[in-house]
Amino acid sequence: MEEIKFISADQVGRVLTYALLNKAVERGLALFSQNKNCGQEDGRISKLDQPVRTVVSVPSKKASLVSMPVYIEADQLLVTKLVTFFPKNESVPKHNAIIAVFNANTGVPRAFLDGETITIRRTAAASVVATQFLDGETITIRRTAAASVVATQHLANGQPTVLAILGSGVQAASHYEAFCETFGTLQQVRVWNHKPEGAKEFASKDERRHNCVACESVEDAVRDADVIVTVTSSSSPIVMTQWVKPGAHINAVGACRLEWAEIDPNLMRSAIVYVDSREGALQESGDLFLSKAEVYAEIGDVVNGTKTAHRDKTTVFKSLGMAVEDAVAAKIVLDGLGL
Ligand SMILES: NC(=O)c1ccc[n+]([C@@H]2O[C@H](COP(=O)([O-])OP(=O)(O)OC[C@H]3O[C@@H](n4cnc5c(N)ncnc54)[C@H](O)[C@@H]3O)[C@@H](O)[C@H]2O)c1
Ligand SMILES: O=C(O)[C@@H]1CCCCN1
Repeated sequence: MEEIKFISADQVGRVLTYALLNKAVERGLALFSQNKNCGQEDGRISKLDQPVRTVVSVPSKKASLVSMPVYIEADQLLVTKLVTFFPKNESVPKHNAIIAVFNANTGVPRAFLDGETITIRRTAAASVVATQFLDGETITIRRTAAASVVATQHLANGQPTVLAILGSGVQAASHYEAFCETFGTLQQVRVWNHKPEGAKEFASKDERRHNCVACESVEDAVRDADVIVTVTSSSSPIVMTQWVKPGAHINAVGACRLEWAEIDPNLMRSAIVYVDSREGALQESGDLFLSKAEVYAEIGDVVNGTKTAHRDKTTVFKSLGMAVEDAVAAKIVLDGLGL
């Protein structure tokens, strides 16, 4: 029996760099859209199988358990993530995730990528688990920022100098890090939070955030910004059309439920809207459902060159997260650790 290896969030963090992740997520998004458009109805064997994820509700907590499987033939990856979203959690994270990686030839479990909360508890269960543990939360946190980076690389109008981040939680921090690392042209990052102390704390967290300014209103944060990232738990729109510079690019990352929205419906209807998965977005995005805005393309179609990047127009990338992003991130970790 193989020796049990426990791999901490720290180890995942060291191996899963944005330099590797941005490229891998870009390729994953492209493979996803390419595979769909090359016609499984012609009798061809599917090269990438990612069904729309299932969402199980826990109504008493307004919470959900999301199941996200994927098979990627090109990488011999057979992976599933299970992620919970408990928006009312205070003392433990709102998102918790585990990722299981199976051998794509035999179906035998290869690795089990563990979230932080479970890392604490797994010690007791170690004797019965003969797989490896990695950190699933760090993967969710970073691959989401990498997907926004990729969308921005393809849709922003020139090299961005001003970035606005709305929200000051976990995704705000990963987006700050990923964008500053990727876009050397950034001069200012404006942060807004619905509780002003959250934005102030974020901006002054350490000296590396010297380019970061806390803003008192969303309008102050987004005015003249080249790129906007919305990473809040808001259920109603926070970004209004008249505040946004024409030609700006917006990564709309929160609002993962049909009854939730972060973006003014008028803005959704007037912008060119890109998504990660068309089917997934139509099933889960309140920003799309409530505004009745049209989806122009998947971001993978833009990477593949089959749809236009309308860089001169105001664009929205509605991100909901996909299993293919988790799988390619898991591969970086397994390869990086020599597993
Ligand atoms: N698209 C994806 O792949 C993906 C992946 C992970 C998380 N998410 C989503 O991103 C969002 C942020 O996630 P996180 O992990 O950073 O959560 P978090 O709890 O760490 O941060 C949430 C932020 O929203 C703020 N907030 C809370 N209520 C608000 C309100 N009513 N109005 C405005 N702001 C409010 C909080 O102060 C905090 O700054 C969530 O909606 C989450 O579901 C998306
Ligand atoms: O893609 C994800 O991992 C998360 C799951 C919870 C809802 C938002 N997206």
